[in-house]
Amino acid sequence: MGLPRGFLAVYNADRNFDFLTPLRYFPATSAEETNGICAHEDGNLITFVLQDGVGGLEVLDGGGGWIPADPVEGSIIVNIGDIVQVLSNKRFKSATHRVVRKPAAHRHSLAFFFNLHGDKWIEPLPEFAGNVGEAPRQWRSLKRNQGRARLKEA
Ligand SMILES: O=C(O)CCC(=O)C(=O)O
Ligand SMILES: [Fe+2]
Repeated sequence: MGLPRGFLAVYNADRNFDFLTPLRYFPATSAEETNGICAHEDGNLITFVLQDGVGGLEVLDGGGGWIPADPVEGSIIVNIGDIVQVLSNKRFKSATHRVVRKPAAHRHSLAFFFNLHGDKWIEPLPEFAGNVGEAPRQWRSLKRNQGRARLKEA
């Protein structure tokens, strides 16, 4: 992010709100909706995802199309969440993504959510909004537990 090394570990030193979740997606059938998880943005700082070889995770591109995040053995997907979007004054966009189930295959993934304490104060960092010539602030300040709706409307 162009910030001093270790910035996020200091900004967000409380590890009590992180969680790690194993996910299993059943095979798609012709009789039902094929979405495993519908389009969303993660409301946290950063999510790390390990996925098996089945595939199905997709990221929305600027033109409204979906780009498959095809499995690459030994890799971890790093997903930017809403809070990094606010801290960076939208220089880093919270990625819209979804999971589409595949026919005839169970998919497994492991997602680690790097989260923030609900009372943590969030606002664009001066590194992204405070300097002459920088983009004006796109978000007002808020506490984490004031929710995503406030982030969006700001
Ligand atoms: O299973 C995946 O690959 C992604 C899961 C996800 O987007 C989420 O749990 O927020
Ligand atoms: Fe997600």
